[in-house]
Amino acid sequence: MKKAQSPHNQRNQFSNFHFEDEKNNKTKQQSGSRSALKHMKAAVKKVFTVLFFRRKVNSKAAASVIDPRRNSNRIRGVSSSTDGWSTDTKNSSKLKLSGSSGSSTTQIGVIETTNFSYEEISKATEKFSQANKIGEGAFGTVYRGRLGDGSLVAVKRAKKTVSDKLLALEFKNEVLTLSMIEHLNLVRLYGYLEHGDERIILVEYVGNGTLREHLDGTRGNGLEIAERLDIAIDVAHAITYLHTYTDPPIIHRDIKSLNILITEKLRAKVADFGFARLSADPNATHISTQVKGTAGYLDPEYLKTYQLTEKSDVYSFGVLLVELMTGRRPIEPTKPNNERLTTRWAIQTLKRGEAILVMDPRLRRSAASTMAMEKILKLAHECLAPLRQSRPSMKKCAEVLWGIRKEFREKAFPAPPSTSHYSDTFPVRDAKVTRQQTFGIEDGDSYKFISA
Ligand SMILES: Nc1ncnc2c1ncn2[C@@H]1O[C@H](COP(=O)(O)OP(=O)(O)OP(=O)(O)O)[C@@H](O)[C@H]1O
Repeated sequence: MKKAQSPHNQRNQFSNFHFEDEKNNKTKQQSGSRSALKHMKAAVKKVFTVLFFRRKVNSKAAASVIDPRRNSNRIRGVSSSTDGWSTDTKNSSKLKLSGSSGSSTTQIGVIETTNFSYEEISKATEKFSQANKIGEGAFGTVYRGRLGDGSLVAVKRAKKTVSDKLLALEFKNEVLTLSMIEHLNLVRLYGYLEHGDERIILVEYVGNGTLREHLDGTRGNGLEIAERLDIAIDVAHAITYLHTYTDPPIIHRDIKSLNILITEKLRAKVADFGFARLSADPNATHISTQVKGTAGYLDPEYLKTYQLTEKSDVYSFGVLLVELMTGRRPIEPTKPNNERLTTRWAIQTLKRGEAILVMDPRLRRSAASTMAMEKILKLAHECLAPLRQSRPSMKKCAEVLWGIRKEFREKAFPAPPSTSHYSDTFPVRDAKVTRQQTFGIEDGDSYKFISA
């Protein structure tokens, strides 16, 4: 953890960072990078093999990669070339997905498609204008784009200076990973373009900012406990899907509040798959000399052993739960010493039986919200266990959170008298939270999915 907090090892306090082994020696760095590159290349090849195979046998999986425009699935496919990747922007012999809008079947294999052209993307973003810029990360700049048919997309454009092979692989990794997944709580891939020095990914536009912005109060009206609980459940569903229901399982590796996008209805979608690792290996453990993730969210056991498993995402999810309950960032350099590491401060306070002291001051206090907050912190404590074997699976986390939500609702909304409208015991903000939102009816799909 020490290294994770060192300014030398970080681009900025909360940015993604890469660092090498203990001695940080240059030769080792180079061989480490080469080895990491080899690992990633191997992973990309494996993914391609799996992807190609899956698409052949499972037309439903292939159909998950779609164009937002209804009448055509205009997406660039993954080439069957030797490196498993296409750099051709023309409509040539690539593995392409063909949507069949009027039919339930999807043709798989080398089939016709029309790709997003650079001109099309440039037009959608008004030549990548500042006015359309919605975010910036280590990978590049994100723009809002409006396609010819009026649909909105988020356009992730890699930095031009990204000549680094590892970052180029990050791009490919994100596209390949996204092309394998379809879940209500994960941003959806619409297309990509790689041409010359341009690398662009088009994904589903999620228009209500990041979870971090909501917790900071720079977006929205502040999140109530019921909304935070729904968001935690959405994220748990998304990661459970990645760990349990994709083949091979996917480890996100960068779960953090900045990568949780919020919808207009205050539900969550997990984004940013640049670091995701596909665990094609059935043992699901990987040793790499290069640790990836974000300071404050990184699994200490992964930092120590370089062994990556799904439980590293569980650890980061634990940090996220603490963030949701306290409103604080994982590292708070301006706070007194004992409060700088938010998870340590929150868990120690919880153990003293004073969890209420770490509750986000923006949250309204009630018996129901205090109970929910304490139980969520207890779950966070389990997720943050130093040994990964002691951490629950993401599926278990989702189940625990459902239980907490059920109990919370029962406490906040005791059986209503026959004539009553709302219970007065729960401080619902009348204008903002409708009964439907509070009860999280929207997550019906993912609930069914998990419980199926
Ligand atoms: N699908 C989207 N819809 C709306 N806004 C988005 C979307 N994707 C990203 N953004 C905005 O752009 C910002 C940066 O995006 P993202 O984290 O994907 O980029 P990155 O370069 O991969 O970042 P990182 O430094 O975390 O690797 C997000 O924090 C968010 O504000």
